[in-house]
Amino acid sequence: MEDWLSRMESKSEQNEWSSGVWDHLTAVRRQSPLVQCITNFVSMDLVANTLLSAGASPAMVHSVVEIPDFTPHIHALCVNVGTLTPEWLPSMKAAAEVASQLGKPWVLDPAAVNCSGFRLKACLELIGLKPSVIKGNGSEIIALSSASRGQTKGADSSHESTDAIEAAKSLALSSGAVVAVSGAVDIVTDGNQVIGVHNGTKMMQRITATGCSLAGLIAAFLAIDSSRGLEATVSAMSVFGIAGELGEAMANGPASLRMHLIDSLYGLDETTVRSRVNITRLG
Ligand SMILES: Nc1ncnc2c1ncn2[C@@H]1O[C@H](COP(=O)(O)OP(=O)(O)O)[C@@H](O)[C@H]1O
Ligand SMILES: Cc1ncsc1CCOP(=O)(O)O
Ligand SMILES: [Mg+2]
Repeated sequence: MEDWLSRMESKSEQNEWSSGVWDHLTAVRRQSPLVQCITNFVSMDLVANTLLSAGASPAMVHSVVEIPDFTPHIHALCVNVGTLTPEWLPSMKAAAEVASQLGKPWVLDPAAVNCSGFRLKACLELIGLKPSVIKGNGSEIIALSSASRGQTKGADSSHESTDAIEAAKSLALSSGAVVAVSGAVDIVTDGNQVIGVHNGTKMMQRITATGCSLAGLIAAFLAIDSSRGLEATVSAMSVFGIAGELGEAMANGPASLRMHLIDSLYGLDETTVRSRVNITRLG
C-alpha cells in the first residue's frame, strides 16, 4: 500500500513537472525573450542558434560602451567566462550590474573557472553582483563553492554532477542564486530543494559549447518566469536534454548531433515533451 502510494505521489509529481516544462517552453516561444549573451568565442554560434531554435531572441552584445544603451532593454542576460581576458571583465560586470539593478534575471556560466586564479577571482566578483542562476559542471561548482581551483581539465569536468550536490547547496545558500550542475544527471538547487533532471545523452559532452548553450537557454526560461528560478532552470535543462535524446536517435556522431539537437529543439511538441520529461526530487 505504501509502495503504491509513493508510486502514485511520484507519478503525480512527474505530471506536474511535465506540465511545467511544456508551459515554460510554450511561453518562451510565445514571448520570444531578448537574451543578451556575453559568452566565449567558442560558443557564440551554438548559443545563439540554441536560443533561436527554442524561440528566444539572442544578442551577442559585449562591448562595454554599448551596455548602458542596450542592457536596460533585455529580458535576461547570460555571462560566460570561457575565454575571459582582462578586457572583457568590465563589460560582464557592467551588464550584470545593470541587470541586477533593474531586476532582470541573469545567469553566470563559470566555464573553466579552475584554469587560473584570475578566472576564479573574476567569477567570485561576478557572484557578488547577484546572478539569478549559476550553471556549471561538477568541477566548476566545486571550485566556486570552495573558492579554490583544485585540479583542472579546462572546460571539461573531472567530477560527476552528483559529486557536487553538497557544494551546489552551499554555493546556493552563500550566493542567493539557484545553482545548476550539468552532467549525466543535471542537479538544480536553491540550497534547500535538490532536483535531478535525468534527460540528455552522453554524446552531448562531445560537442563543444553544449554547456554554454544550456546556460543561455536557462536565461531565456528565466526571462519568462523569473520569480520561479528553480522551476524555470529545471525546465530549460529538461528541454535541452530531450532535444539531445531526440537528436542522438538521428545522429551518426557529434557533428550531426549538433545539427539534429537544434532541429529537435525547434520541433519539440507537447506529446514528446510530456512523455520524455524525467525529473525527480533528490532532496
Ligand atoms: N553523461 C551524460 N548523460 C546525459 N547527458 C549528459 C551527460 N553529460 C552531459 N550531458 C548533458 O550535456 C549538456 C552539457 O553538459 P556538460 O557537458 O556537463 O556541460 P559543460 O560543457 O559545461 O561541461 C547538458 O545538457 C547535460 O545534461
Ligand atoms: C573549449 C572551450 N575552451 C574555452 S571555453 C570552451 C567552450 C566550453 O564550452 P562548454 O562549457 O559548453 O563545454
Ligand atoms: Mg561549461
